Amino acid sequence: MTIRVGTRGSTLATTQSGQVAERLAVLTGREVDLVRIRTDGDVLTGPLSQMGGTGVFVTAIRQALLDDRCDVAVHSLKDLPTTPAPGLRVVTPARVDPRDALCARDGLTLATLPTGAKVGTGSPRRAAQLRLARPDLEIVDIRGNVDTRLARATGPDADLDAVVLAAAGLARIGRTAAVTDLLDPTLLVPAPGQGALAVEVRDEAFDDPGLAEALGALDDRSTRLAVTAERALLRRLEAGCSAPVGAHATVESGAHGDRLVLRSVVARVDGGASVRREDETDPAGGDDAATALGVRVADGLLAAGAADLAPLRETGAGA
Ligand SMILES: NCc1[nH]cc(CCC(=O)O)c1CC(=O)O
Repeated sequence: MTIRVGTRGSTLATTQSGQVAERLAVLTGREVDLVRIRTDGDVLTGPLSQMGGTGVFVTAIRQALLDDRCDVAVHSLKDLPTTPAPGLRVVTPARVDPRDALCARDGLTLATLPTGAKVGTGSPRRAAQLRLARPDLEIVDIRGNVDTRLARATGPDADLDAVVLAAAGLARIGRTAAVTDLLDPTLLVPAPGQGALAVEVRDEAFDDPGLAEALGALDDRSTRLAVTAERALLRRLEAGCSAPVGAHATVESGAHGDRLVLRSVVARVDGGASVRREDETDPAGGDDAATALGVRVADGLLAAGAADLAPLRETGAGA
């Protein structure tokens, strides 16, 4: 039976949905179709911070899954609300580069941007951490799709010195050449889930042996543990994806075996203050240990006053 993969219309969405569709076609030997789903997020304009909630890009696609208009949905994991959707399950393919990328004119880097340089981002998390690293920069609120934002710094009508975008999004649409500095993830801590995809299906997908096997092959254990910890942290903070919260987990191997390490930051958007916490667990503990790690690190942030630094619950689509 044909597998229908639902996707938004943007270049980024169709590219990443197409990649998952191709893998599912190979893994199942079945025909796979892309189905275009329209969402509010593509239609709205205005500052990102005024857009309606974390799930603005996701709700319409989830509804299409539940209505049986598609069988598989592909999201950027960082855009997926941390509240589980009843009746749906998420599979996490191997994450690509989770870092934020500076795309500047003339090959400039975060260290070499001139004093007072204008840097565009629509993300409170990036704005706060850029100001922490470089208080002299002028941070400009921008939005639009990846190409529109890149043009602000690199196009013929550029009005900014640089923009910051997710390396993963640039790679997926073939624009890696625009990157002039991949930002150290301990300096600019990525958004929870950044660089990872969420492949979402109805629970019943696992009753179909061929599809269940393919979904199992698509799922990457280290990615799942990492994003589980990052998202548990976000959920514990009751923070939306537009909150100035960075969380990045990695599975690191050492002489004493593997460690799941979670690093996090909550920063005041003006860059005037921040709190950082990090902790680790044994990845052999699986999803439950990863969740407990996220909760523990979030509690450490809250104990250090994170909720006083930033409006964690603020709604809006962010990065
Ligand atoms: N904020 C929007 C968004 N959601 C997912 C990505 C692509 C990167 C990813 O999948 O993590 C982007 C673009 C960006 O943040 O630059």
